[in-house]
Amino acid sequence: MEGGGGGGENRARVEAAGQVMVEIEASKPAGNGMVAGAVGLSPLSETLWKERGATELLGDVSARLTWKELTVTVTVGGGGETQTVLEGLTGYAEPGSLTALMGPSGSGKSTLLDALAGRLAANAFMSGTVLLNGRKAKLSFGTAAYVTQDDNLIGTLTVRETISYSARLRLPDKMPREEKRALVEGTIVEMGLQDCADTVIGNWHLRGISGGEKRRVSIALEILMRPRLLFLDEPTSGLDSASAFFVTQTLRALARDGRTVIASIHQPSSEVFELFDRLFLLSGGKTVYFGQASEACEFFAQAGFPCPSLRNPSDHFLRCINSDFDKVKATLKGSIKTRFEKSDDPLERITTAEAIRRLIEFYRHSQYHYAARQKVDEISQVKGTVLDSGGSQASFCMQAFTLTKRSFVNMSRDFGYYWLRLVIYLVVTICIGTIYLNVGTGYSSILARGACASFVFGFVTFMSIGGFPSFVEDMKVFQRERMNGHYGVFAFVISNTISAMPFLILITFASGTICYFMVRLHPGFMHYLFFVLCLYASVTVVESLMMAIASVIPNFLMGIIIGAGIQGIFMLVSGYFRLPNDIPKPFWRYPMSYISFHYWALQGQYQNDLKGLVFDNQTPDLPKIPGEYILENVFQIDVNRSKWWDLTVLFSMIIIYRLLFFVMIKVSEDVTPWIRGYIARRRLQKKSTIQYGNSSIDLANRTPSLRTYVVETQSSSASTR
Ligand SMILES: Nc1ncnc2c1ncn2[C@@H]1O[C@H](COP(=O)(O)OP(=O)(O)OP(=O)(O)O)[C@@H](O)[C@H]1O
Repeated sequence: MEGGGGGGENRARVEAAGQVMVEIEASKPAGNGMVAGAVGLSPLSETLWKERGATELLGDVSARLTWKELTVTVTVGGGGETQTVLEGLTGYAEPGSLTALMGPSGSGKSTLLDALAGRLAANAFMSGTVLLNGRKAKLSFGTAAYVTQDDNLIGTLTVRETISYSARLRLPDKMPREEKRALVEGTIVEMGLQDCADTVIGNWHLRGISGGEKRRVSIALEILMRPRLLFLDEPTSGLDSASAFFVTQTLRALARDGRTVIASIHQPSSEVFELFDRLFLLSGGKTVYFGQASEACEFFAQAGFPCPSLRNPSDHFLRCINSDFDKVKATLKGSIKTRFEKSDDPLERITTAEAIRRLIEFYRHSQYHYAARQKVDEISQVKGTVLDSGGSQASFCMQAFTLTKRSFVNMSRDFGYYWLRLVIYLVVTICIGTIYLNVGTGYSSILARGACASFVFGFVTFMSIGGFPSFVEDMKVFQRERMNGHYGVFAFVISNTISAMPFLILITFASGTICYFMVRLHPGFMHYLFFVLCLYASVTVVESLMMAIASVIPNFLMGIIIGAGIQGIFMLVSGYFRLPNDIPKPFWRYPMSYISFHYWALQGQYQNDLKGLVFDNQTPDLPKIPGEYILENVFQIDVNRSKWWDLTVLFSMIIIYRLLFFVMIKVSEDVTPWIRGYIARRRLQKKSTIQYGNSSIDLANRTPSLRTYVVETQSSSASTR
């Protein structure tokens, strides 16, 4: 089963991809226990993790990550033009170390993290090798944790609830509640969130915690499980300098406990900078420096750009490698020429573009580059432990139960999720009730009943589309959690279905009852029950359809347009706007009208309402018309088919759409990356074939270096951006 055995699931996934899984050596965390607890981690959670033994939950394994000649190319625009975002990067990250990625805005920090974590965008192609413990590995779905730039959190939950639910979703079922609670409280203290622990995160209608606090909640969610390999994209953005220092200190303490931590960072203070072990400096996607953070100043001095004594080293590095403002600098230079001429700062005598060129060139021929390459070769030759998902340790039942509860709490607190829809449904059905009030059995009521049913099952169910923005928010949270291996897809689909059920029953039974009794549809309890059940099934089908759309189209405007379009087509072939026998046979009648849930809902409701009633004729002297006659001759409905059969089809559609939802998520997780990998390989093959006069030379078959130029595929379609 999904989720519970998160590890097994992931292992199976990698094995299926044809990767060799031989455990050669269990590498020991280099810095295990070195300075743990000395800085950062709160004594509470640190003690707990020590008592329980972090290895009991994660296994005695460490993560050595290497990347060699890593190049990322993206396609831009529709014309197939490409842009190289990262160019031949080589580096490594070892257990016990905190590596900082620095560089100007747009230098490729996030892309490097995405590439290492296997989460590149759909239009990005990666070449080069990324090895974890000397092996190719899939780092998404829990093998590595990744705190992305966006804080996708559930707005209606408090900070404490958010972290508690996350703990229950991932910690083993057998771990006592008090220990789970202590771990949650410890993590809250570590991230300095104790003052806002009971404040809601906030959403469009709820003012919640600040942006910096949200950032810290996102980090708390990932450090909760003490991941072996942790990526963080700008963890200190939006934080004040003191918070930035303490957060970085916590990350360093985590690293010192044998974990591997890589974080991109903007503008660290000198105190924060001192906490980094290794520094990867990027400019325009190229390596400016990779080595010990403490040796970076010396590197810049050797390259001819010494850091002035009173300047923060990181500020100096970034000033040297940010060429975005060269034009502004040139203009200033013209206006205050004398000052520049007198200055002994080399940056004021040359352009930054020139400084970057010199630095990159200097690095390429320096001992730092040589040492890095040597170390990468050394580390990547050691085949260490195969790391499977360190995501969830909870059972499938625990995951499904916790997700259902969390989703239910969210739905009940979010006014826009169901409450607003309930109000609109009640208002609209009261309008229907007053317009068709006590419709009766007169001659004109025949068409009125048809129109009423068609409006209820067409437009009223259509209004369920209003929940789409909430689904999109749910999907964003799901994608973040799923990529970090918090739970399985099946647990999510089940919980989402169950948690929505009470609200949908409330909405459809309340509005259905108003409509049924005001219009005075066919009397009798079973007729009433059929009507509300039919409404419930139709609304649930729309919800399931919209959820399936949300799983592939994360933009709510596009999703609503597509959902509305699909429903519009379904309505057209429902048998009301065009009678069933008149619908053009190929395609529209078969299969489209049978795929349309409106068709089954209307067929069932027409029978439910008209069968057994007798209607007045056009004039009183003509005989009365039985409902069966109208069904067959006016609405063209097969009266021999039971209305309960129509209802069964509707309920089956709910299951089909939910399965579709599940399949779509799985396809985007497993099949799409494979297809993209195949396309990337093809492109690289094409690129490596050189046209020479009339003949072509296949470099991939001739040149050993190109033959070993392994094309890695980005492992996930779910972009974090
Ligand atoms: N999928 C993509 N499609 C098109 N362009 C992309 C893609 N990914 C990255 N880029 C481009 O690559 C460059 C580097 O982007 P990236 O987000 O990695 O920079 P960054 O260093 O993280 O920037 P910041 O610090 O501002 O977040 C940018 O110019 C960006 O527009």
